[in-house]
Amino acid sequence: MVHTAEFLDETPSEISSILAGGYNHPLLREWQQERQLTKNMFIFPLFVTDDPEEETAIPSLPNIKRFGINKLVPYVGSLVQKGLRSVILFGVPLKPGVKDPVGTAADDPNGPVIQAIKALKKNFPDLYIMADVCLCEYTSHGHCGVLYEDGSVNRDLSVRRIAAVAVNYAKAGANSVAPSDMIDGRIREIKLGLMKAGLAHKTFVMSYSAKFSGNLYGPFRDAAGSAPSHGDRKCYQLPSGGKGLAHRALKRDMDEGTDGIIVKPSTFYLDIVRDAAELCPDVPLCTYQVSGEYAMLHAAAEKNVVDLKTIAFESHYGFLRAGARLIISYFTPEFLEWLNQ
Ligand SMILES: NCc1[nH]cc(CCC(=O)O)c1CC(=O)O
Ligand SMILES: [Zn+2]
Ligand SMILES: [Zn+2]
Repeated sequence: MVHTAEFLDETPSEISSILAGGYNHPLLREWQQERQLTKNMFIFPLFVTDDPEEETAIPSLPNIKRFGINKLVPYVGSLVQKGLRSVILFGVPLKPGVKDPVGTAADDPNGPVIQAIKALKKNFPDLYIMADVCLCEYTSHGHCGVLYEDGSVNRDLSVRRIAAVAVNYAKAGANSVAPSDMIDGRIREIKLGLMKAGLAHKTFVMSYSAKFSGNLYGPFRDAAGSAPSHGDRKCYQLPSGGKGLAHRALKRDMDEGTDGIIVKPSTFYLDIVRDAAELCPDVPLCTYQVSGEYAMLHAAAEKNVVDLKTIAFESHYGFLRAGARLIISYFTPEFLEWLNQ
């Protein structure tokens, strides 16, 4: 009884200070984790070129290659066998002279994206095929929309052109279209276009709603050859300090009927991921670990600053904690292996 009395005298605050009992065993550490990574959360970016036999490594984007259609199918097949559920396609036209001011090549029926959609659909009927929708990979000026003569974005022409591209991807069989241009009003225009084409009921519109302009897209632009030839994207991608703009963009895209939302980049914008989870609780929330973030983790691992697998898990757990349900990740092939272990 003396013991009980002492115990009661001394303690409530000290009892609650001991947390280690909660995670001193590997199983407990798993129990402490609210949500686990699963293979169905991963969306893998694929760069597709218009030379069918191409297979080229991208020096600034470790382990990622650009594929022509004939090389893409077997590569994707090997990943489907490991449990890949979903890909997002980016077209990379390499043929000289194919780029023009309105990005005609984006939805060329013989161009890389439409060809890839059809080939993947045919070979892997269960794979969920998303197509990034933007003009920058296809325009001679490298901007994401159609421009006025003074170089500023012509919103009306841009959103009409972007909607037409999205509809053509859906017609080719894309399950989802993901506009990454960030030009005002394109979600509404895409939804209307899909409705007119009779495709709205089977096409998931995944909006890059909060996409920030910054220094993290360099390796992607190497891979896609999509750096703007003049100026930058600061008049249509959000300024990195623009929290309020991000909230307004999220709400606007929800009002325009988007089916899903992407916050991009990821690690440097986890507050926005969290805000999006709270502002848009009724749609799947995705974050994109972009090329620059991915390349930085690889660079740090090469310098032995971090261990690649450990840091990859740590970064992706951060996305889950912040509230993301889906992750566009260049680490997808690795996770398909790691999540078996
Ligand atoms: N608008 C096209 C687009 N879609 C996705 C990315 C970047 C993805 C990455 O860096 O991994 C970009 C490049 C950009 O906006 O410049
Ligand atoms: Zn673009
Ligand atoms: Zn706000």
